[in-house]
Amino acid sequence: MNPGNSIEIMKRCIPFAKMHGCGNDFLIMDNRQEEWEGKELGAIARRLCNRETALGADGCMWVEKSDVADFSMRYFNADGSEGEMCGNGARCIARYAFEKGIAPAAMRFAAKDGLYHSLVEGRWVDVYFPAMDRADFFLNRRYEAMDGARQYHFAVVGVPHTVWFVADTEEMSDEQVSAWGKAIRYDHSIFPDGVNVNFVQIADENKLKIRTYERGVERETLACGSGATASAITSSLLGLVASPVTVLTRGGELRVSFRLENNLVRDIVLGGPTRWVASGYLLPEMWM
Ligand SMILES: N[C@H](CCC[C@H](N)C(=O)O)C(=O)O
Repeated sequence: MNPGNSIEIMKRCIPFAKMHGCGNDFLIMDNRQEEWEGKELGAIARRLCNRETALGADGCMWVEKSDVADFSMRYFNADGSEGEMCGNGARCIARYAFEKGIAPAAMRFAAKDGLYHSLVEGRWVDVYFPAMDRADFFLNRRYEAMDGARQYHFAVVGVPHTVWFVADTEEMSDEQVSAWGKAIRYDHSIFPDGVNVNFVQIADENKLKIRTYERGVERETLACGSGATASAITSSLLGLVASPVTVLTRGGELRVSFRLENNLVRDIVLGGPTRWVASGYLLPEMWM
């Protein structure tokens, strides 16, 4: 291909959108026509997410056809690993699907781990998680660290999460979040699949402050939606907060609501703002 021939190049370009939810940012591509069929999506995500040599993002998502929902969402972390679900990613892809005419404002989409609902109201997007059992939350676990024992809580809310209460999230240095996050995330004796690490401060009875080290991005991100959800429900099961819970992330405010009913955690909703940053075209050399 002659690089000077822009028409030839344009024919082979693929559109993308860049969006973020509270600073957790994503590249979104449409694969309903299967243009991406046969391509190594993990390797492509890894390349595109590089903030120095490509567009940069915490993850990449592809909208795919679904027989059971308005569309299906495939999510890949910045390191190329495929995640079952991503809360902020889901909020962004729902708005993308609505604005592109792929789904109505009240929609249903399939993630790797099951069906989700979403409601788009302008920039604000809610994602409805499937009900969970109280027993899905493993509370008050003991972790033997080199400098003594610590308590943590574990739950799979879309993806695996641990919750660690701290007195003040702002007092933690970036190095601490990263070093503790990494040590826990890679402790395969306890978390064979790896885990996301949420450091959580109870701000008041309806408010948490949170910092998250994300598996697959392998650093602290500005916000993690499923982490905020896991942390809010965990805090409520421990009697520390009540729904609705405002979760202050480094990149903005998320809202988590749910209902505790007998053994169930129902009507789990993660809401927050989204931003459409850019739309454009990927050049073929980004995936060839
Ligand atoms: N940022 C995401 C979580 C991505 C999942 C990923 N870190 C994994 O564990 O595979 C969220 O808003 O829920």
